[in-house]
Amino acid sequence: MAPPGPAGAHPTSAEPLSRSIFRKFLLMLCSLLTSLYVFYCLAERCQTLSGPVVGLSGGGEEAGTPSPGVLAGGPRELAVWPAAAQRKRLLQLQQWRSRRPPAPRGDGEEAAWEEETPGLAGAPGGSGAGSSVAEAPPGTLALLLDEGSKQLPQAIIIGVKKGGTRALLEFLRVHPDVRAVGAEPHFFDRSYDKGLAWYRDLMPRTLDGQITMEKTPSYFVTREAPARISAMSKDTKLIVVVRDPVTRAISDYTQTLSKRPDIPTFESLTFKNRTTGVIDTSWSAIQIGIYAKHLEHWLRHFPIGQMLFVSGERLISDPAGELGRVQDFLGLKRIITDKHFYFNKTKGFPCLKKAEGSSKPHCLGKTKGRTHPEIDREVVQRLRTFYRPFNLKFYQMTGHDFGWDG
Ligand SMILES: Nc1ncnc2c1ncn2[C@@H]1O[C@H](COP(=O)(O)OS(=O)(=O)O)[C@@H](OP(=O)(O)O)[C@H]1O
Repeated sequence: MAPPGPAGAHPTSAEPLSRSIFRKFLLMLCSLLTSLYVFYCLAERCQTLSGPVVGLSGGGEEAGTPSPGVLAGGPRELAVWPAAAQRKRLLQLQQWRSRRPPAPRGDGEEAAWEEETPGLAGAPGGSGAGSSVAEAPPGTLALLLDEGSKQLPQAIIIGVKKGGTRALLEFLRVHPDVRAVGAEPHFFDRSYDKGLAWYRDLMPRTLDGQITMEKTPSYFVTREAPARISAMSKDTKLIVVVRDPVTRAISDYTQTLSKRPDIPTFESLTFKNRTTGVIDTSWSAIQIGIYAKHLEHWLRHFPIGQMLFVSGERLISDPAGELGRVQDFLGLKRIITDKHFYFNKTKGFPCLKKAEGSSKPHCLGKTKGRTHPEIDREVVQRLRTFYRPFNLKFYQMTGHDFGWDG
């Protein structure tokens, strides 16, 4: 029963009824909102509502270039989610995901790409590993998992081992229209039987206009790789980073030596018989550097115009110049310029002022740019003589003198 009204008032029977309806309505609204919130949380989305999400810096963004590392508020952005914001968030999510180091490998080849070397002298804007993007809340990940789609790569860095392939890929990843898988997939040499669906699944998600890339330097010397890549798509663009084959062989040896310090000397491995001076071309460190021979196999499946040869030496002396050529070849806007690099004196190599997905300087890790052992000058000379005809042939085939022969 409704309580009596205050003295002097004229209570109507409609008043308590409307209050009860109002209460019921309020109750229903509350439970509706609660269920909506629970549902939202079950879909892993509530974290992005309360916590910060990886956002964009206030200014300085050009042509969709993300400036990660700055945190921005969430709810308003979630409510109004235009395509451009969606695209940028996806980019950042991908950066966060692709910067995670891949699973370690046990075969002595590039184990994993490394994080920036902390504490390097001359690094502008401080140093140190890690990235604020890596702190993106897991809810963001879930929110964006269904954005974009995984594509087979349109461009592949196929070689050469120790040519500077990691440097090229890391530099290219700065470009907002390049998405690349961090680890080497080794699909066309080791995992071909797993099928293209497996391969595609390794790729990062991309949006329209973005290029999917990967790098596996052993493809260049894998007999089956040209036919297999052509079968995937004969339009695949191929990039080869080449380096003086003598230095490359020493670099290759240095890597093996770092894993197995008990191997014979470079000098003894170079020759079948040191007295006769016959070079052991079956030693992979030597064999990989016969670029002209390997290239012949590729030219049976791809026109030379579909291949770009990047100078490993120039990638060090003029990274922006080489990156300009690569961007042109890939049909990308020239966004990566000399403004993106600085020379790190301690490392002795060019480094990125800002790595992809980070606002911090980024040098390649300690397995890139190792000190090589001193090799007998006579042996080096002998190798130079050995490689010269192959190099000249290679210059002829590519129409580019790489300057390894004086
Ligand atoms: N910017 C920058 N920083 C560090 N290192 C650089 C850079 N640019 C090119 N290089 C050279 O890259 C060489 C390693 O080549 P790869 O990345 O192709 O090696 S691998 O095949 O993936 O193992 C590596 O060889 P080593 O000097 O023998 O270690 C470097 O000389």
